[in-house]
Amino acid sequence: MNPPNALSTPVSSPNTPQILNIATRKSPLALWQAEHIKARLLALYPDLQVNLVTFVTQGDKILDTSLSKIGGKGLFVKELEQALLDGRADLAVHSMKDVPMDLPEGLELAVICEREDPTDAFVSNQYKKLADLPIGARLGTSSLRRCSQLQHYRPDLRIVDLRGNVGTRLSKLDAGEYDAIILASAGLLRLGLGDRIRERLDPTLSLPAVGQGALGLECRIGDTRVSDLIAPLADAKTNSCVRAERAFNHRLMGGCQVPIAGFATLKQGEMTLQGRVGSIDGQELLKDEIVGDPAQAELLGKTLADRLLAAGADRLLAQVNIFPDQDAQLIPSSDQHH
Ligand SMILES: NCc1[nH]cc(CCC(=O)O)c1CC(=O)O
Repeated sequence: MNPPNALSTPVSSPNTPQILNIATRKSPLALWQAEHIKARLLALYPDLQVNLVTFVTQGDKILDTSLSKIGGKGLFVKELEQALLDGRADLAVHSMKDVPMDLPEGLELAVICEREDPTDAFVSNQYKKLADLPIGARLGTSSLRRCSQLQHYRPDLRIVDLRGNVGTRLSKLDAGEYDAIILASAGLLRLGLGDRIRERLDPTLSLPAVGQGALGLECRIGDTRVSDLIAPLADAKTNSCVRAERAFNHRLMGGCQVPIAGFATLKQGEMTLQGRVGSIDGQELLKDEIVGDPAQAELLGKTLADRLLAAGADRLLAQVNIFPDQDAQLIPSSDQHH
């Protein structure tokens, strides 16, 4: 029964079930995403044995401090990447929004899946849309990108810090701590909470974060067993859009938490990449866009970033980064601002 190569590749033998260990965070959204990828893989390979290996990351533990202060987005993925590097897991499922621009040596984002709704969602128990918020209303978000754009649109709003996983954030809204909050539509939809979305914010008002709404699958470079298994889950269009967005972000900053938005779309074979860099108070908001060939996605991203840097983004980003302790300066609480 055994093929001639059974000894050199025992794991591929028809008699041994193939095992794939997926590293995931324990938050309900992360678990949903990992289960989703598991289900898609099982639909392709009914005999595959897929295990979820859960981790609590630094980012999950630290909820009361600004993430920018403690090292930014990498905190949600480091433990998962360590598990890939030392073989405790074969695959990590990420929200692309949370994946830093530079991956550790030896790992790659082999697959980017089809994007879910990329917009930001306005969520409130009292108000049907953002424009209905009264003067001075308390709006919850801890994203500098959302803060900058929303304050630009409505300088009167009081942006109040909001942390925790999606369920925690909704509970804080329901407890009356905020008049409204902003969350990613994708996370709410995945968790079956789409009915909490009052308004999907138009990208002209709140341009999404780089990678928002897309899932990325990370594995070891050269692990062709895993990259072959997951290859059918890739979405070429989302892949080129997210590559453009990440090249844009990479050229501007790297992976830290900064008021940068980047969003690419495809229409009739052409890519449009929109980018924004703002000041946290929203007083300044630089906007630009570039149209071109999706085959040149990374060049488009880099070119748009260079244009924004020339227009003053370098100065705005420097303001964000000069504080060694960003926390106090960067997460405006209601009292600091008004
Ligand atoms: N920063 C946390 C995070 N990372 C990814 C999502 C949502 C899902 C996605 O963008 O794919 C969220 C929650 C949110 O921003 O409301």
